[in-house]
Amino acid sequence: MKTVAVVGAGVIGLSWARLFVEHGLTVRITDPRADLAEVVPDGVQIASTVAEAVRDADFVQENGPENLEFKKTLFAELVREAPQHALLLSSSSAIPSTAFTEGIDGSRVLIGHPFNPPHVIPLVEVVPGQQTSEESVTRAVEFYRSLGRTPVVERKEIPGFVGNRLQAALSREAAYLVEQGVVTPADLDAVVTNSLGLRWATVGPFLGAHLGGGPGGYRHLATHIGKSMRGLELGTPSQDPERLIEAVEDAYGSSTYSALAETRDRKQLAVLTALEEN
Ligand SMILES: NC(=O)c1ccc[n+]([C@@H]2O[C@H](COP(=O)([O-])OP(=O)(O)OC[C@H]3O[C@@H](n4cnc5c(N)ncnc54)[C@H](O)[C@@H]3O)[C@@H](O)[C@H]2O)c1
Ligand SMILES: O=C(O)[C@@H](O)[C@@H](O)[C@H](O)[C@@H](O)CO
Repeated sequence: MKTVAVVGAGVIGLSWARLFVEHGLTVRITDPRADLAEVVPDGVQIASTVAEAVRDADFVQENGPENLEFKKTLFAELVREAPQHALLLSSSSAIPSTAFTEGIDGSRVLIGHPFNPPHVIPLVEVVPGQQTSEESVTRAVEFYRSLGRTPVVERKEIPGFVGNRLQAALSREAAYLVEQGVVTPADLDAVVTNSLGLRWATVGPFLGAHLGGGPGGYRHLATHIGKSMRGLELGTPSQDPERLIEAVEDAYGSSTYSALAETRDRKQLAVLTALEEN
């Protein structure tokens, strides 16, 4: 039975731990949070230190703060303390692993970036750093596939990788539209879930555009509609997000995190089931 260490038991680490234990792995988790014992999923073993968590790990999934200095310090410790064969994977949302492996052996270090929650959302962006060995990339893909995930290997490092750069582009405009009073957060979400979200769960942006061009395909769309789309001047949200935060809290603050998360998981699992059956 393979052993995986989960370093960081926040939003993402706890979701990874749930997925790992559901797939029969031995899971050790470590985090300085005082309530760790109350939040870990059943079957997960608590380790009091990083060294204890990784001591006999085959895989380490790091989910600490999104902070370069933190990840530099932690990955130096992981390279020292984890077994020489252990794969050292970071959930980082935007920091390529080359940035936090300078001066250490980064051959076993790479990004395994999930989308929240990884126990439901299948994508894992596998992004090797400049030192990452091809064997490590292969092992990472096999590891995530063994968990029923969909790893996509991205061969060029860029901050934010692919998914978050796309999400950032849409989120910027979403914030701008709410700040300008065009829509409320709930109505913006309704626009997305009743159109783009549904479309992109079945056909991605390029196939969707290709189909939007009708028999003429993407070429027709690009020439027929593309000019007006390319002419759109997208907005820039304000640097102070306070009003937006308050608007989102007004929209969703009356429901508990667990209730919202349970509804999200139920609906997303139903979509995944429907996609698998069609
Ligand atoms: N939240 C998301 O939607 C999401 C999605 C994908 C990836 N990520 C990435 O995953 C990582 C974690 O994000 P999160 O949202 O779970 O953050 P979080 O703030 O919920 O959790 C971070 C955890 O790290 C713990 N921590 C701090 N110092 C530590 C240490 N020395 N050792 C062990 N644990 C320590 C904190 O106590 C906290 O519980 C980040 O790199 C983030 O970019 C987040
Ligand atoms: O949406 C996600 O789960 C991921 O893209 C995260 O990495 C990211 O941090 C988001 O939560 C926020 O952009």
